[in-house]
Amino acid sequence: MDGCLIVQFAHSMIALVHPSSVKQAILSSITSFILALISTQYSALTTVGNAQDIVLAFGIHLISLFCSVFIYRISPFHPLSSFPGPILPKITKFWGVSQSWTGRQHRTFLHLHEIYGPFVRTGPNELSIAHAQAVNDVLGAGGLDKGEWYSARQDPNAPKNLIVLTGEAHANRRRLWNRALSNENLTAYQPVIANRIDELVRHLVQVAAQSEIVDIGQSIAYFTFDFMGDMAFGGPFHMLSDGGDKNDFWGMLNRFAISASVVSHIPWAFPLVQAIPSLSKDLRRLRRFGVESATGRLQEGSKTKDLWYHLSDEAELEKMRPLPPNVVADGALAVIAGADTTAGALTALIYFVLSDATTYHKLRNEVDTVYPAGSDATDATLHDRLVWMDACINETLRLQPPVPTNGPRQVSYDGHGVIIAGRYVPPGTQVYVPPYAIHRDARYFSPSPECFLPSRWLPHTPEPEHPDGGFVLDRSAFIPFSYGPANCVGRHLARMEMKMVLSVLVQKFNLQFAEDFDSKGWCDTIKDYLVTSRGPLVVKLTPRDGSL
Ligand code: HEM
Repeated sequence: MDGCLIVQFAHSMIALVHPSSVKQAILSSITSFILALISTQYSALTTVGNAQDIVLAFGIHLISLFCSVFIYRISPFHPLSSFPGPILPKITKFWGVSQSWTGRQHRTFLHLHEIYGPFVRTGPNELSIAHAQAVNDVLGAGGLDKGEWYSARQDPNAPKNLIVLTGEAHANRRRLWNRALSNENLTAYQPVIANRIDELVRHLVQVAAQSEIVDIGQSIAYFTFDFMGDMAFGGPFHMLSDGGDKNDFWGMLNRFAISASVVSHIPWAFPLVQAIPSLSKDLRRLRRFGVESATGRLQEGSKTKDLWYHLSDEAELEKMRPLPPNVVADGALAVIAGADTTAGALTALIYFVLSDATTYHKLRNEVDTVYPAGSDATDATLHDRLVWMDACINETLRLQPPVPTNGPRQVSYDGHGVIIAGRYVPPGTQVYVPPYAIHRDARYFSPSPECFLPSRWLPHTPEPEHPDGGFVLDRSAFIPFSYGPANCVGRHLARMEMKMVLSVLVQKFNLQFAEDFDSKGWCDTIKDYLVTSRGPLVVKLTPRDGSL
């Protein structure tokens, strides 16, 4: 027994020099423990009375192993020891798990940056860097690649979609997406959006006819999902026409978003998550849903040049057409990446506009000028004239970015590390550049970075005392759509969609918060599961005179 303990304790001490991975340490310790038992304790194993000692020895071994790893992580020998941060995240990734599980990661990161400054150690091998220079250093061309955090989200039984690809494979697939969502092709999607907006208006009129009270956030989510169904699979998910998420599609995606956020921190837990029956059922249903939608789309053929048309390269512009399973994966990604993000942005936009009477009236005047009653408010050719709306959209994306923390990039294990925003970051480090925290930094948006001031996006005289609001001091710190070669390929579509929807809503309806709606507390209902989830946004909706 004593010999065994000494062997195990010595092994644990060796773990002190292990850089990071508890999983590898445990695996290697189990192996060495078995070897130690075989070599030194073989005879003891044959005696039943020693079983307790063996378990005890292994228990002590594990405890000493964990302690040694934890001590190492907070010791000055750890490569990230010079970066400040609270002690718990330095010790264990389970801190990150708890942040993601509760959806408060974006707010916690902001809080930590307010305390510790632009560099915060948010995990044993993880940094969050809220610095404009980091945007280019990390996300720009020549920056860092996506790493373990992204591979952990990838279902091993499914082909990879664009968001998890890196390097040349990403660049090749991204060419198809760029073509699909180029300004030239966006024009082709306007009638599809307009049709779906007609349905949204009918849905709102129907719901409002019953009580005048509507959860506008929910209706907008039905709209964005139906529209992305049109785009990706040639038909809607019928959420608007059904008046609900009858197939539980949105529900499934929400549950998947939470478990994926958690698993991204601890990739080794993916098999465990898959073993949870309800989650694995969701995953299977999502996969089946993608395949069925795609099969339907393939059988019907192309009626319009939608997203699928471009992603499957029906025009045969590439040397090799993409394989159908890859197109299915990208079609599903379009829905995941394009629906809830746009819904989150539009819902927050309506919230901010209704929160301030002056903002709302300015917007209404602008819409009434550009789209007088009876005119077609879905005409995107007039979008350049919606200057105030554009400023409101930017300010919304700044204060409540639909992807508030985004996924981290990873410094390659090969090589000597990199310099980010003037500081050396060692190999293997996961690096966040969190939009929510950067967007609220007074070095870049000042004064009052926490206030909704659309006028900061308008050209005005550079006087800090400007009565109308603040300034954008560094535009490169504005990253709601990320930055660089893997930035949001759908950003122009999203902006166009938002302007079309808001123009129609403002032209046709009077909007105000419902009487008993807690408008002050609404922002606190926003949770960060990579993409935000939001509580109900309950508004009173009445048709404007002669508008319908
Ligand atoms: C307001 C709405 C939107 C916001 C705020 C948004 C934000 C983002 C962000 C932050 C990323 C980077 C994610 C990462 O680094 O992991 C991203 C990527 C992406 N987005 Fe969007 N997005 C929006 C709408 C859309 C729409 C409408 C589409 C259309 C299909 C779309 C498709 C994509 C795709 C395919 C990627 C992956 C790009 C790549 O890896 O190369 N997004 N989006």
